[in-house]
Amino acid sequence: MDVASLIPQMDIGQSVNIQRSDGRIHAAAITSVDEERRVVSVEWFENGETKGKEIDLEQVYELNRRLFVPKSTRSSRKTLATPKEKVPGNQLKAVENVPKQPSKGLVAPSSQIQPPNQPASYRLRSRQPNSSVVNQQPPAPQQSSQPSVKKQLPQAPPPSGKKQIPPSQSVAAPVSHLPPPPPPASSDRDKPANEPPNSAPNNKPNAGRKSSCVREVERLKKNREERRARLAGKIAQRKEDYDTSHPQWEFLQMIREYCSHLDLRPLVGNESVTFHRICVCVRKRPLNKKELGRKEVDVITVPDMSSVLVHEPKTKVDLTKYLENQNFHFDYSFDESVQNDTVYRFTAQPLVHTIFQQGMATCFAYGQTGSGKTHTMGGSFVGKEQDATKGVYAQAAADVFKLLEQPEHSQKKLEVCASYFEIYLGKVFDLLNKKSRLRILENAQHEVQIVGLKEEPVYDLSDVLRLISSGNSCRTSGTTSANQHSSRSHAVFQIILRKRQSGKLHGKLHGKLSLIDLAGNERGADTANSDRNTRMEGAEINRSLLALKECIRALGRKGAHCLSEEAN
Ligand SMILES: Nc1ncnc2c1ncn2[C@@H]1O[C@H](COP(=O)(O)OP(=O)(O)OP(=O)(O)O)[C@@H](O)[C@H]1O
Repeated sequence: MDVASLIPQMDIGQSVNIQRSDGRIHAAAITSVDEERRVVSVEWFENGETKGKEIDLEQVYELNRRLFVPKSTRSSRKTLATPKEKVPGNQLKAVENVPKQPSKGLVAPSSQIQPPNQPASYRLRSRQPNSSVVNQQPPAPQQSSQPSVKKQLPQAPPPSGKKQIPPSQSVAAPVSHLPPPPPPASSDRDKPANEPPNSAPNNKPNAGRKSSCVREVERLKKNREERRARLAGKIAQRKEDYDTSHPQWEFLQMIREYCSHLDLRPLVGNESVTFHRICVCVRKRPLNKKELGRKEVDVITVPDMSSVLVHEPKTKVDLTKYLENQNFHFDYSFDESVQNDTVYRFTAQPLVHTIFQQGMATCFAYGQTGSGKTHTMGGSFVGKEQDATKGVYAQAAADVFKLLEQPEHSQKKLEVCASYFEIYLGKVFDLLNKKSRLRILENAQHEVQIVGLKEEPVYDLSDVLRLISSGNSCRTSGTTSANQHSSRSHAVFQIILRKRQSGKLHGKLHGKLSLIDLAGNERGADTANSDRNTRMEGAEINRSLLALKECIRALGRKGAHCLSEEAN
């Protein structure tokens, strides 16, 4: 249907369906109607802000056909109201001439032109000449309650020189053909009854309708300003929450906001341990004093017991800051609050059972220099002193002695030995024998042997702690930019179970647990300011760690257990 042949019936504030440029269709409120340009302005609220646009009447018609009536309706009304159209001022004049007519009486006839209790709205048709407005307007409900006025109209003396309108030709007749009147707007409802309506002839109605339009726009503007003020308040509050002098406070805020939407359920320690043939875990350490002093940002979140989130701060070319969040999965993930004993329970403890079943098990601590491998394997540091009882070595040894006493193992006549050696710059040194150099050879069965490695028999935990302490004291250490006391060698602590054989120093091998604290892999930056020797160590460490990949593959075939540590 041609829209030109239709009359739109629209109010300011009325909801209409609109279609967005991306195809979405949703409701919006009419804020103005430009009859000449045949466009309608609409506003809607989206993502915390008010948006708006202008739409052609044709487009409005496509989605809101119910708001358009055919012109034929209009013309029929027009026809019926023609007499009034011819003499727009007559009725008022007639009313004015009614003697003792209360002011309320003025409302009745004028309401036939524009009901005073019309919504605070602009009607497209309202820009028609006053005469046609009369014809198109539905009567206000109170019109029917004003019969006396209507009856009096013909009795009023006709104005001189002008034809009197017969009562039968008043607006009453076409009313039944018009659409029902819109609900009255509260602003007009609240008006006192004797207030002159916005229906005075000539420019008064336009001024009244225009002001309602302006009122609506002002209301929207006020809402918008309030919203902006609230938003500004929130930003100010955020700036208070975060130390804005912090160079990275925006990233800190982004990370905190991102995490506030996560359902954080990190491992607490009472979860059950499941068996993995190869188990890869990650442990996050807290920021150290140096990092806190440099105001570094903690970019790692451990959301649950098997994954780690890395928040990578990024900056676009237009200097907008944003976060790239990446999720990594592991068999177990430990956050900075988790202690060594929990890490041990989920990683190395299951391996202790393996060696009693004649297995060979290995547990590696792998990670960047300063990430906490020695802290985990050897024990936590109190100042410069290491508490070996809290490390994986000692906890595994303690469990071995416990299991030895259990009936199913006590019958096996097993003895426990320990060895401790380091691999430094490709050479092997015995940490339990004054750091003597050892050779690695292959025997006739193609088994790699460390020739001359000292195996000390141990009978309780204190024996083991003594060995660990003496071995640590001669392990090669140095300094990197990331760790003041950096281990520069791979340390291997072995707990060996052998069958006791009379007359032999070492009985037949039953099982072996190798606990390895690898040297930390290093970036060039970690050793850039170091001497030549430290840089050579770094290169060798990295080279050997690459070779480790092959070892892990080989061990994977036998059943290895790998503990991975991730740098913060
Ligand atoms: N989970 C943790 N909780 C508290 N402090 C930790 C933790 N992990 C590591 N640290 C501290 O971080 C520092 C470096 O740890 P550690 O020496 O174990 O690192 P590393 O990985 O062995 O480094 P490198 O490869 O250079 O030897 C130590 O002071 C240690 O106490």
